[in-house]
Amino acid sequence: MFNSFIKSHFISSPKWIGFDLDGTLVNSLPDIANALNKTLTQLKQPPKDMEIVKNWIGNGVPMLIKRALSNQINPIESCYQGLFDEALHIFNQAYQDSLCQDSYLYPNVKEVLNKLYEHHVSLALITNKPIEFTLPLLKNLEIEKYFKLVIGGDSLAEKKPSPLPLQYTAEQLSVEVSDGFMVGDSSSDIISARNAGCKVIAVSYGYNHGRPVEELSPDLIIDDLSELLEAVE
Ligand SMILES: O=C(O)COP(=O)(O)O
Ligand SMILES: [Mg+2]
Repeated sequence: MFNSFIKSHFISSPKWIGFDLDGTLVNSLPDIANALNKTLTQLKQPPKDMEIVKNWIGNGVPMLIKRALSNQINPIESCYQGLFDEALHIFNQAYQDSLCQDSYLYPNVKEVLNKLYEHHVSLALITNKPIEFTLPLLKNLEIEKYFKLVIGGDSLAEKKPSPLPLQYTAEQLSVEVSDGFMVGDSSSDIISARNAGCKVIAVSYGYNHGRPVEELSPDLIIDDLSELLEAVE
C-alpha cells in the first residue's frame, strides 16, 4: 500500500501513525482568525490579518492569545498580563460557537485516513488544540472514527514539542514509538517526533509559523496527503 519511496525510506508496515490536526488535516485558520478577531475587537484591540494569525497557530490556544495580545510570535508578558484571562474566556466562547463554519479538510484527507484504517494501521490524532475543540471538530468533519486515540494540547502534562504525547500514544497502542511515524506541518511536530525517537513526514502546505518546513529536516516532505499511499487495487 505504501509507495516505493516511502517503503525504501520509511517503514514498510508501520504499526501506528500520528497525525497533527491544524495545518495538516484541517485548514482551521479562517475560524481561528475569526474567533481571535472577535476577541480582540471586544477588548478594543486592533484585529489581525489572517496571514499573521496563521503564523501564530501550532502551540495551543493560550500561546495564540499571548501572541495576539503582544502582536508577535514571542509573547511579551507585560503586553498580555491583565488581559489574558478575559481574552481566553472570550476566545473559548467565540471559537466554540463557530468551530467548523469555514474550516475544511485538505485534499484527500478522508480517502487516506480511510485507506489506512481499512489496512488496520493504528491511527492517533495528536494535536496541541485543546480537547474541547478537537473532538467536536473531528466529529463535524466526519473523521473521528478513524482514530484509536485522540490527544489534545491539554490532555497530558506536556504538549508537542515534548515527546510525551507520542510516547503516550505508543504506550496506549501497545507499539514501539519507532515502529510508526508522525505526520505534521510544524516545528513542534518534527521536534516531538525526533525527541520521541520516530520518523516524521512534514506537509508543505501547513502553517509552521511562516517558515519553510525544510529548515527542520523532516525525513520526508509531501505536498499532498495522498503521497502517503499508492492506490489500493
Ligand atoms: O495550536 C493549536 O491549537 C493547533 O495545533 P496543531 O497544529 O498541533 O493541531
Ligand atoms: Mg499543525
